[in-house]
Amino acid sequence: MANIISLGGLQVASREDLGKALAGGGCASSSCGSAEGPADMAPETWAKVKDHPCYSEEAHHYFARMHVAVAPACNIQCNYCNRKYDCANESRPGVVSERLTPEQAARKVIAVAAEVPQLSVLGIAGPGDAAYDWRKTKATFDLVSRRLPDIKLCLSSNGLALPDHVDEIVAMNVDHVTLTINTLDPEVGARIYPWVFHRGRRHTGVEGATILLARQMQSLDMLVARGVLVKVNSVMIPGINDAGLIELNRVVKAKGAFLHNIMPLISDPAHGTQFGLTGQRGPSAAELRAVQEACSGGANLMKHCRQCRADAVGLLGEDRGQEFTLDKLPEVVSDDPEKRAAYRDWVAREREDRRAATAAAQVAAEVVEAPPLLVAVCTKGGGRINQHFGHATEFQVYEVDRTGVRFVTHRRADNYCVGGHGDDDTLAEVIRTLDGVPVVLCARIGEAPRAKMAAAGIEVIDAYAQDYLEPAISALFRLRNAPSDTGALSA
Ligand SMILES: C[S@@+](CC[C@H](N)C(=O)[O-])C[C@H]1O[C@@H](n2cnc3c(N)ncnc32)[C@H](O)[C@@H]1O
Ligand code: SF4
Ligand code: SF4
Repeated sequence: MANIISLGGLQVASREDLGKALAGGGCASSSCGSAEGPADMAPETWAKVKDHPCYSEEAHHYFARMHVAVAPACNIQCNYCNRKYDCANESRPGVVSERLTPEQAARKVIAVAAEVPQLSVLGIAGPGDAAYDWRKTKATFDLVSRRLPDIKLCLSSNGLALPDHVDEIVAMNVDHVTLTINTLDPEVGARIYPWVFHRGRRHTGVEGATILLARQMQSLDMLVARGVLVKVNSVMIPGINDAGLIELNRVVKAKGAFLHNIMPLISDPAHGTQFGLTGQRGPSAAELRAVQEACSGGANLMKHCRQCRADAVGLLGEDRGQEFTLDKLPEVVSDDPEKRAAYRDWVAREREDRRAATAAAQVAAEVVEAPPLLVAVCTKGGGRINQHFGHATEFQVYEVDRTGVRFVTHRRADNYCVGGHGDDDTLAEVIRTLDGVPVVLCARIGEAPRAKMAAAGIEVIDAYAQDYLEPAISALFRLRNAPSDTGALSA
């Protein structure tokens, strides 16, 4: 009997077909082998990050994470955080629809793993602090690692309680930890943290911020010394901590942080946070980019963070959390590791193929003398241009020049097609979102929206449908700048 792999509503006959069905394309090369990491990364580090969607930009095209909201308690107050606010439609940190016990969380992870073969990481990012609410974090990890040993475990903390748990973290094979560090200056810290609770006492102002900073540095040192990959999150708060972020980047790199994720403050009076109520604004995209550029040469920057909810499920940028609420889970859950193994085999081959195509396109683009070009792409994963313009809820923006194709950022927009009918207001929003980006690559677009986008100065091209992102962007750059450019599109 044929080994049928079933995936949600989809049934496929082989591992190869599974990969194609998931990513909307296939591996063209028959000579694919296992993909090696980037030239500047040690093989053991690559082995840790290659399937982690947050630690590798490349991996985020293929792999999904899920957060389980088991850790509601927190030992500090940040002026930007209000965990009581709950909205199923809103995607931002600290927000959850339902809090789970460790047992419920484990049931949910097994159910998701059986349905979503892209799943590679389970993270605990609150809604409070995973290291402070340690008993629940540990119980969840113990249950999940027993049933799903191939799923990586990951946690997120403000660092205050973390030094007390480093031995257990290492013993549980947690090799990715995120520490939020917003400033190296306790005076600045006092403007972000009204209080911190440590060793049974509440500390306020500069005293509290000093204790927090010392514990954050201790956490970073201890984790790095034990070989755990550390990502440092910093929330950029204009006028408060922005001036210190470049120095913070330099220091965390010197201490061995693997990645630095400078994220924009999300602040809205409706969220009920202190900063929301005082009118503290978040940075503009240009302000964030300027700080990120000023940090080049320091710790590697994460630019593809989606600032997920504490119960997010799926590829970054999609949230399938509502498909897996407790009331929708079966009483008895069972895993299907074969699906994940099949998917990972396919990804290894697909990556190899994509890299070869990218390298070939790059050689051809090297001779093009032209200013950098920004290109937005519509993708639903797999590193390909495989999404209809009207279905895109976000655009991934790349910059291309003769030195290569680089991911710059993502820009969110409500999808244009609502129930099959284009919506002019949403199209106007998409045009605003794509400000400064002259070209969009997508799998398809209707003539009417294409004309409206063109009238706004944005060319939308579907000639590269299903192609890999980087070779397509590179080919476009070459074509637009070729002296004999006839306007015809071809790779
Ligand atoms: C909800 S926290 C949970 C983990 C842990 N308590 C911490 O703070 O690192 C996850 C991340 O979201 C960030 N965050 C929370 N509220 C935010 C906001 N309003 N704007 C931007 N980032 C925010 C935190 O700084 C942290 O990096
Ligand atoms: S440490 Fe994390 S959970 Fe606690 S208040 Fe700050 S952002 Fe919220
Ligand atoms: S919030 Fe950022 S780092 Fe955390 S899971 Fe989402 S994308 Fe990854």
